Amino acid sequence: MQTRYGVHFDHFKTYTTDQTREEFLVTGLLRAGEINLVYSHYDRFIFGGAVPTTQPLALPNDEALRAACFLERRELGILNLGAAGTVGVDGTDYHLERFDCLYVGRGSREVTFRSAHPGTPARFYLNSAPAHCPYPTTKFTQAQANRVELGSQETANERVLYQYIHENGIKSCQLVMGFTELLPGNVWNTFPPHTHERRMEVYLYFDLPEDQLVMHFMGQPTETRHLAVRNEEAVISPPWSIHSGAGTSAYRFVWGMAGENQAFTDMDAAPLASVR
Ligand SMILES: O=C[C@H](O)[C@@H](O)CC(=O)C(=O)O
Ligand SMILES: [Zn+2]
Repeated sequence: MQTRYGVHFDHFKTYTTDQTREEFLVTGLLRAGEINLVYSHYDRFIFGGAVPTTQPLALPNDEALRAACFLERRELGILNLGAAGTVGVDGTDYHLERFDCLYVGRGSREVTFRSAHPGTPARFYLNSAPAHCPYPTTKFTQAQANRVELGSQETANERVLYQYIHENGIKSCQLVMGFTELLPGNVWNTFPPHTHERRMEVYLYFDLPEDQLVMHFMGQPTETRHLAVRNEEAVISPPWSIHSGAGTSAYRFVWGMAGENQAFTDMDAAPLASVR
């Protein structure tokens, strides 16, 4: 498990492209036959990928957690971005098709990942946050997710959000999780941009053609920087940062948050007149 520490916005102003990528960009999470995890010190959020092929993969109890098991003090959200697969939780199997989501509550001891067909594996994307109590392990299909339509074709930001783990969906302690899909011909996500001082957020861009990229914008609204992001790469957003991108094609991205509250609408829109 990699570790990423926090950065102050005054220090961030001095960052080069390489420093910005080293601290905030995460690559190689979804590799065939591997589980890869990153521990961010923003809200102690762990995110990663599990792509089982011929062998099942088990959620490791990383030494850095000093825990009896990974979920001793944590909760976990899993979104399947690939073909069908199964997540086993303490002996119970949950079958996850593409875009099914499983929430696993605190205290679950064994979590395993399997693909239905090793040649076309499941691609499980994982988000985890510290949890103060157990909520029931729960699966939602895409049809059960809350659908939110935002933006318009005229401003190239027409998109649909699917909210799975949130205040009015799957119950959790901290975790808020779902994904956003741009309609064909639209390229801008999360525009106009916002910050949420009470929560950090991680984006994982996916379904972006391999030869295309997303220019992801971060930083305080008056001091923006950008990252060139490829398919299945993630960006960590500190609570002081906007997190918005424009792609060279349409794409999807998973968003996951944790922090002081779970109120999706507790965000401060960056007034466009002030963005620099
Ligand atoms: O705090 C909320 C997150 O940034 C995303 O859900 C926003 C998003 O998917 C979008 O506007 O496209
Ligand atoms: Zn946000």
